[in-house]
Amino acid sequence: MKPSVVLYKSLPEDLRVRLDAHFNVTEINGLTPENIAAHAEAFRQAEGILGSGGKVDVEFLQQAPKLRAASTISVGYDTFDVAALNDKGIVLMHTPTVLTETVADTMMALVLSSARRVVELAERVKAGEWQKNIGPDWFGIDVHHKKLGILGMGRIGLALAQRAHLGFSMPILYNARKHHQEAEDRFDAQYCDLDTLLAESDFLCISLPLTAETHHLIGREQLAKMKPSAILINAGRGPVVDEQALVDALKDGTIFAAGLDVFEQEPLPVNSELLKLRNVVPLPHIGSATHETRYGMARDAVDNLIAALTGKVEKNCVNPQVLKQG
Ligand SMILES: NC(=O)c1ccc[n+]([C@@H]2O[C@H](COP(=O)([O-])OP(=O)(O)OC[C@H]3O[C@@H](n4cnc5c(N)ncnc54)[C@H](O)[C@@H]3O)[C@@H](O)[C@H]2O)c1
Ligand SMILES: O=C(O)[C@H](O)CO
Repeated sequence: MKPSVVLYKSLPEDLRVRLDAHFNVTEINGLTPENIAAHAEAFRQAEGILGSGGKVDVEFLQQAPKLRAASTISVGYDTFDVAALNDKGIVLMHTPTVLTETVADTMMALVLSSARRVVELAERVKAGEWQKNIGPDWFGIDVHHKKLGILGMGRIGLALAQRAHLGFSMPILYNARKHHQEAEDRFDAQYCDLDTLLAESDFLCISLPLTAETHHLIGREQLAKMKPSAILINAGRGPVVDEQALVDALKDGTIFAAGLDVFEQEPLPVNSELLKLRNVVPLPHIGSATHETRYGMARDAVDNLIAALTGKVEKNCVNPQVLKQG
């Protein structure tokens, strides 16, 4: 008999056919408490789950006693309680690599649009404000040759360093848990401590995962160490930055601007103060949101679940130690 799985995000048709060939699939629209309660029997029987968003914590795991594998259509896995999964011997699979270049493109788009005020000025042109030759109040700041600081030099940080260094002649500074030899060799990236990164970066680009350590890593004190001309880019996770402290820093000129793909609460509430600020470029968490990349992520997530439930995991596993226990 085919193992039962719960799919909580819809898939392109060909990938759904592939999933159905291996598993008995129950599809639901999101891993919400209501959906979990409404499909309690499907969760009781599920050996695998596949989707993105929604919390997989101790309480959820009590509803899914047969679970052996979880496959998330994302590289970030901060919504999973990995320690609880480890305790129960449940394999967690994710989708690194396939989205790296696309997310780095998004970060570069945020760098350019916030420095050159692309969104704000386009809105002013559309509003009919371009009536005469523009003056300095419409000017932005240069990107090329400025210092780009990367907080979290992993896969995405490296791809951003490539774009910034080779494409825009930007010196690269970075901070991470350890030195990144490839970034140093290929893009002359200089490792530094967080305070130096804050003080010297013209662009502080965050590509960190959300963990207990990185939660509010950038707060009022850290923002105060940045240059008044600096721009903060966050495409890691919203809660890495204390959002109220950021609003205040953007309002009082502590920093020049921000380009944000991620927020403390998503979707960003319509009454968020960030939306009232001209020096903010807010995006709806679209780091990886191209047709090609989202398809690739879904494909990898399907393959990951098949590998995990057939005992053939070779890559994309968050907690490979669980495999050794089996
Ligand atoms: N905006 C989006 O749509 C989007 C898309 C993909 C990924 N992301 C986010 O980007 C993150 C990074 O993805 P990746 O593939 O580059 O991951 P990665 O694991 O390759 O890189 C993460 C880097 O962060 C560093 N790091 C972790 N904790 C740190 C700390 N406390 N201090 C300093 N450095 C620390 C690691 O050393 C590593 O260099 C994901 O976890 C996810 O949250 C967002
Ligand atoms: O982590 C990721 O892959 C992106 O943020 C999409 O959720």
